[in-house]
Amino acid sequence: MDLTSKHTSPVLTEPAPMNKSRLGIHPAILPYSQSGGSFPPSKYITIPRKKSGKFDDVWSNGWLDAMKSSSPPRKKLIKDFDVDFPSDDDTDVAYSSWMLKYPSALNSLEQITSYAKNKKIAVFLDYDGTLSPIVDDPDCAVMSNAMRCAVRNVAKYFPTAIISGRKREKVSELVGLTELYYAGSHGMDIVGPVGQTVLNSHPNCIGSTDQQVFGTLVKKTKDIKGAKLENHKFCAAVHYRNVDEKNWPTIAQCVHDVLKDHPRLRLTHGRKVLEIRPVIDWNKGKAVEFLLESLGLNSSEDVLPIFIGDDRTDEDAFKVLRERNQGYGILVSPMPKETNAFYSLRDPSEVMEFLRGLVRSQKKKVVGGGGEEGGKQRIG
Ligand SMILES: O=P(O)(O)OC[C@H]1O[C@H](O[C@H]2O[C@H](CO)[C@@H](O)[C@H](O)[C@H]2O)[C@H](O)[C@@H](O)[C@@H]1O
Repeated sequence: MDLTSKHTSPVLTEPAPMNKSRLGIHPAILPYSQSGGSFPPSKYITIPRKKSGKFDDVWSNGWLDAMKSSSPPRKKLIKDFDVDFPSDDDTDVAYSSWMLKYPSALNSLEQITSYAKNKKIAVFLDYDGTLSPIVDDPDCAVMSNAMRCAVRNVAKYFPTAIISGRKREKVSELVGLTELYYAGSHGMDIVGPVGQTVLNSHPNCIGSTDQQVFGTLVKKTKDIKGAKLENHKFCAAVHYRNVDEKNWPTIAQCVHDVLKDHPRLRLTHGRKVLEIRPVIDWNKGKAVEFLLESLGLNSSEDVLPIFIGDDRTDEDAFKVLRERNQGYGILVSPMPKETNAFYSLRDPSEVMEFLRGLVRSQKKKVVGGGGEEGGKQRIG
């Protein structure tokens, strides 16, 4: 993990593998300003603050509230608190009314594909919670063969990229398809499919890997039962999904202490995970813009980018699409959530159906002579 670099750019520490073309890193790196990814605590639960003094830092900076609302609330997690959890009926009503604002992408497939009629679709997919269901152990988050097949078919017709918080090599191993673009570490590390032209390479790439911050995190959290750390090379993940909730302040405080000593690092919240990354203006949204530009898909009239994701870090990409007034963000969520997305899907199985639908409609277009010269839409 390279977290302490003095370089002001997301960095590449290794040469691109021979069979991969590295797309590189966007040079426009600005001091980070907090945008997207920051949400008010869940409207469903308010957990009473425990007065301790010891963890004032993480209470006052809102980390603990964010941690408690970082994944759909489960009854078992809040049974100890005096909260009024909505009944299943209430939840259905709330979801239905939320869907008036964020309609189902599945039900809107015809509308989406007809809007895309004379446009090139580009598909951007998050991994965890989008292509694979959320599970307790990050190492067991495997993608089904059916989903793999759906993604493979999508990539036959549309330029397709996976944009993940995970280490790029890890997510590409989990997906296992060589024909895709992969952006790991929240877009800080990008490669193209086998044989694809190298589009860019940032001159400030550095060749060292700094293990110090990760080592400190490991040391500080080693006695917290259930804590799990992942080194994503350009960022790090501290999981608390399997940590007893009474120890969440402790784990938050450990991370807080490390960040205090490293002002060039910042925190973002994912689903029961604290993510530590460099203070640079780079996120999944920037990665989408970078890929669109690199692939010659920047024209807003001709290109329809679709980004599907479930997490707070995906909001940066949804926001970019909204601001460009181009394409659609699709939030994967089984419950109402504040979002910059345009459409919604309930879970990975609906994502798979949606991807299959996109392929079906493209096949029809090709057979019907809708303007495409064969399978895959031409890039650039
Ligand atoms: O951007 P993503 O591809 O969605 O990656 C975000 C994080 O996903 C993983 O953690 C999440 O999924 C795990 C497996 O289902 C789950 O156990 C964990 O609680 C979730 O936070 C991954 O392990 C992280 O490193 C990624 O940052």
